[in-house]
Amino acid sequence: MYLQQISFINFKNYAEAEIGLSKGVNAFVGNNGAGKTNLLDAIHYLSLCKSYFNPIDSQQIMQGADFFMINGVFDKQGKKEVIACGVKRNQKKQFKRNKKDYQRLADHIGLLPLVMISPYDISIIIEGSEERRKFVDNVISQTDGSYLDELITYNKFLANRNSLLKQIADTGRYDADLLAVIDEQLCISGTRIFNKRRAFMQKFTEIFNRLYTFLCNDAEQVELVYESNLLHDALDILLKRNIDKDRALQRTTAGIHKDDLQFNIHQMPMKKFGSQGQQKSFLIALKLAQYTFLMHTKGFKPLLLLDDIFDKLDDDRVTKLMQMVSNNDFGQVFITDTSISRVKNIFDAINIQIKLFTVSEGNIYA
Ligand SMILES: Nc1ncnc2c1ncn2[C@@H]1O[C@H](COP(=O)(O)OP(=O)(O)OP(=O)(O)O)[C@@H](O)[C@H]1O
Repeated sequence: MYLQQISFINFKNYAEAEIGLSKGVNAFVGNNGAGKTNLLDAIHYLSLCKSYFNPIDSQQIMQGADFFMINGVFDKQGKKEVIACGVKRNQKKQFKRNKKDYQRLADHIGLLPLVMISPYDISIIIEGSEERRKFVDNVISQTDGSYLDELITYNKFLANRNSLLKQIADTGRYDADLLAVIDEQLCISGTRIFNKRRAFMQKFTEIFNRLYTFLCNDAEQVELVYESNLLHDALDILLKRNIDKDRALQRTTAGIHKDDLQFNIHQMPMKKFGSQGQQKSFLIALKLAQYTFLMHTKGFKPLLLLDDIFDKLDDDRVTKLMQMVSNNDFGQVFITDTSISRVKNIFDAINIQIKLFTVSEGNIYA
């Protein structure tokens, strides 16, 4: 799958732009603040109905304008897909596929899969467990239509259970029957999610290990470990065992909402002991594993968006990474950087032809 052409009006710092793209590597070069990331974000918006960076739609509209529009023409295994989206201030966003409105935006998600790697993703490594759960949930939900609904159900029962625990503490009345009903529902959806996450992590870890070993030339030993209370005990047992603690704290202390991923380098936490370059390499391997997992499950190649990827990586890793993403395992790639000579040197050295664009103050030049 690839994006042939994209145009937008009033999107962030672009009043109007239209470009034709290469099936292979497309590089966007320009100074800080020129609009390179915004351009990648427009592609992300077309694919996933939202900005990668900012959930507030009205803030994507160019300052002083009342709407933005993005249009994209994709080639999906030989079939043309024309996607148009428009956002007006204070109105619901509109998405059309081949001129037909979507009933539900959720129906569009997964049609044109995409993986973005941006400097902001370092939060997956350095922030709390919620960021890592979000990463896992995001990958699974792009390939499993019922996963997100299951998560919503679990979170609803979890909220019910927590408010019942609070009510018990406030009133002193212990409604064991109601708690048992909620626990049963929580166990059903929690166990389903756990099984999906565990199956996913088994496949994902294998892909990740292979990619990291390649990227770092087998010089570093890293580990990606799925942590869940449910790996040791079934959820119903955990809920029963923890009930006194849960009543005292007025919240549910075990369950899939506590899952995490452990990232280690040489058996120490990556967050504390990894250098910035090692953390970045780890992150890139995670995202490329996401790409590979999506490709295997979908049966075609997603788009790969690499924002400001070269910073903090040594020359060897940059070369390996660019060699990897421009070979046949990857499809269309978008790269941004501030230095035209760096981009030219990297791709000349590995003998890969790219389509180069310069970006300046909201204008794109081929
Ligand atoms: N809604 C908006 N209206 C107008 N301009 C906007 C809007 N949102 C963001 N911008 C502008 O877009 C510019 C940032 O663009 P972008 O992040 O794409 O830059 P970049 O080329 O990726 O820069 P860097 O190399 O620093 O990452 C900023 O100047 C910002 O003020």
